[in-house]
Amino acid sequence: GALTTTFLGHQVSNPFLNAAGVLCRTPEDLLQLASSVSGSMITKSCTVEPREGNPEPRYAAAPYGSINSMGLPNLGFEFYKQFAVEHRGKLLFISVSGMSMDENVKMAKDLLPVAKETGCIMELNLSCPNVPGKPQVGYDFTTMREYLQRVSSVYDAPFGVKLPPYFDIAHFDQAAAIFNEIPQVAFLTCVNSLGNGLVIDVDTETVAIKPKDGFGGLGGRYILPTALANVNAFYRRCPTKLVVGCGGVYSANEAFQHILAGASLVQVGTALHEEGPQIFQRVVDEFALLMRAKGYNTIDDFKGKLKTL
Ligand SMILES: C=Cc1c(C(=O)O)[nH]c(=O)[nH]c1=O
Repeated sequence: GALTTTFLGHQVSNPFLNAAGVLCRTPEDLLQLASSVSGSMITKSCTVEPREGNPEPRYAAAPYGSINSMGLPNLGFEFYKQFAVEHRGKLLFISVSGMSMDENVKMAKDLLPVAKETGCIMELNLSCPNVPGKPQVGYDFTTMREYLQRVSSVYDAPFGVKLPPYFDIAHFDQAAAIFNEIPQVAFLTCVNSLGNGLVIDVDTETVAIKPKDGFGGLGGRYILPTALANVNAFYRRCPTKLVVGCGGVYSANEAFQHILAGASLVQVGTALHEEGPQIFQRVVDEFALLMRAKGYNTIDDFKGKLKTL
């Protein structure tokens, strides 16, 4: 169909998938994704040991999106690795978010044979904003370079990096320079939630979520322009890498913006959490109409073709 595209040699029926963390932690979640219309899917960021995560409420819908401080709840690396071994069908990404460099290296080393065997793809998450006491690696360029050098020295297959949003041109330049040094980094997923926002309820005069005094990562309509800027900044700076867009996608309209900005695949987070997996059928149908209305036959007809003035 018109939405068919390829990603690192894998053909997908459409460019849409879930954002890591949304509807992908449990076997039931993963079954819903696998049986949805999404072209591919990604698992909840995992750590070696299973984690309960932060106290609830730890996710809240907000006027223009969502706020979360989940705290990396997950069933543990072995569960997601086994899921990858048994999974058949759509392209599968495995999100890895260890609590230390050693933990990421261990998981990458263990995942490699499964990636080679099954074709699943690792997305290394360097941007979790919600583990108290753990600063985001994505905002520490020295540490990020070391993580990527260590992981790429044990993982000789293409992998991606899930990035926080950057807000300074110098930071786009510095981060891109690191990625361009590491050939195994095949794609960049821009962006993770905007870290440490605060949503306040005027009636109750209270924050929306329990962990971290209400501080959490923002998603949804709040973050679309920032997500688009990060997609385009790295699309321009890393011509040998692919970019996956994430942030503010509710319909074909925002997905089209991400692809114009340079995204090869488009992840859906907040809107998926709010609407459920049937969102993928809606967005696919809308996207086909949008492409037809504009006279495009394939994604490559307009990917990265954003015009400047
Ligand atoms: C992996 C932890 C993450 C979480 C979390 O589990 O709190 N929330 C996000 O918005 N992004 C993350 O990367």
